[in-house]
Amino acid sequence: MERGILGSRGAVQILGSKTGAAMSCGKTTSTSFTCSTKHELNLHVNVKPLQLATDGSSRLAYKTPVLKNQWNLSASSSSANVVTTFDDDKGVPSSFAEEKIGVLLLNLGGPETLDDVQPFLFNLFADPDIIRLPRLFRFLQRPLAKLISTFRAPKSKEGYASIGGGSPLRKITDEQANALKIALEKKKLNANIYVGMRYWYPFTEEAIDQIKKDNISKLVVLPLYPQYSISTSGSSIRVLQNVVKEDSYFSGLPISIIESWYQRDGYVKSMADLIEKELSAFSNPEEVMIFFSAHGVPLTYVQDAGDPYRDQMEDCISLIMGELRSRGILNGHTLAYQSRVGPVQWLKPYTDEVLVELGQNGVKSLLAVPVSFVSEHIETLEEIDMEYKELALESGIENWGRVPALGCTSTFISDLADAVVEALPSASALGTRKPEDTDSSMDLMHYLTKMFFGSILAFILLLSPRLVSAFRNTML
Ligand SMILES: C=CC1=C(C)c2cc3[nH]c(cc4nc(cc5[nH]c(cc1n2)c(C)c5CCC(=O)O)C(CCC(=O)O)=C4C)c(C)c3C=C
Ligand SMILES: [Fe+2]
Repeated sequence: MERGILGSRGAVQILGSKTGAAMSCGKTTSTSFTCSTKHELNLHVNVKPLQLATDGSSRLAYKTPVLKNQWNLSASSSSANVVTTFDDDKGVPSSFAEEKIGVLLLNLGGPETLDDVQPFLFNLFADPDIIRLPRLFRFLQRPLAKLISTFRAPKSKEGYASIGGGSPLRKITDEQANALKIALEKKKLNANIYVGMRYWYPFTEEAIDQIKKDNISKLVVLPLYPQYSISTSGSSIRVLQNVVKEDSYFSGLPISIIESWYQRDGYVKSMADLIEKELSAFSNPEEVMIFFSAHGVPLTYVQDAGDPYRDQMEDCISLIMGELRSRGILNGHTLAYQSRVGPVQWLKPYTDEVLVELGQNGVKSLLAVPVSFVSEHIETLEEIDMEYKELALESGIENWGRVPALGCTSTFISDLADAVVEALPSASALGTRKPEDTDSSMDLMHYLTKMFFGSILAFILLLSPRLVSAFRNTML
């Protein structure tokens, strides 16, 4: 699998959640990383202040050094005066009984048929958080997306064909939405659940329209990615931000955004349950290498753009391993990154290379654990179950297992419901943001320079046959 260029984006208004116990776990094999207490001490997640308020004030999101992994919001909000009382031991504030609560689940989306593959890829590569062009060349975003999606479509189609002709993401996300609604009802919270996909139906914009039609009075936004990345949760949240700054209903709507939730006890324990269960299917469970395979991002996201994804991923693995160790499960473990695209460097180590290395180093039993996503999708069903399994077996690994994605696991869904309930009291109006983009004030010289360099780039990219064939080779 492949990936493209990159981008950066300031993060948004955030609501964090519980903390996890810190732990350390030692080096287990040549490729294992040593877990540390980093998540306890080193909270350098990059969050830019979000300027949204019309009254001239700005609202800052920051992490407090006292409460680990807890995001706080400064500044006032339209909901700041809401008094919340707790009416039962489930912790659902009684003040929400009169509210019309909405929960917006954000996800990536996937093509439902093979004919959808190229337009889906176009939407993905047209996202400035996926292919981040310098401002000067931004007008090339869509032509470039057309080019890349056209070159990549045949390979992607093969992958989707091998998993039944389309992505299962919409069906699974709808099931998760239904399960979440029921779990919230059990916690005495009646909420409308909306699904908003970034690159395919039902699009985030459609969900946002429906939220407005339903006249929701408080909204919790829950990206279905445990860890935050500019390229996933960040990109979807940006769509929402763009609506908020243009629309008076949304700019006054109290909103809570749960930016990442990998550190929640319920998620960590649910993952540990799945791993424990799959380990017990091996004839010698204690010999099995637990192999966490996370979706990668280009290295520059983390190094230059401040994406907290890698830190959160390492933190997440150390929490899951800590939970397993507390249950007496002392297996070795490894983290590697899969699904890279294009010619740039991605987060390392790469899954395929580590699998070969482990096989050569004599590891005989391996349990693959997909860790960056909570549904089955092309990269679990095709890349891990087919490509990586074959590679592992060829490299000397004899016993292969794979942990299923969390899907609708009840402990997990119940924890997501808790996260929603906990997020509600912090919902606040985001207001309207001053436009960040200064394109409108661009003068004639700037415009001409842009066109000049843009035309040269377009010429090089589109007209040089040798470059086109080099490009095709890196995309396939
Ligand atoms: C945490 C999860 C994900 C990150 C981070 C991520 C970054 C990222 N992805 C691409 C390019 C592609 N992704 C594709 C599919 C895809 N990606 C994710 C998740 C993350 N992506 C999922 C769940 C899926 C599968 C959806 C499905 O239909 O099942 C694809 C299309 C498939 C393919 O052709 O490989 C591309 C392309 C980039 C460039 C990127 C970071 C910059
Ligand atoms: Fe992806």
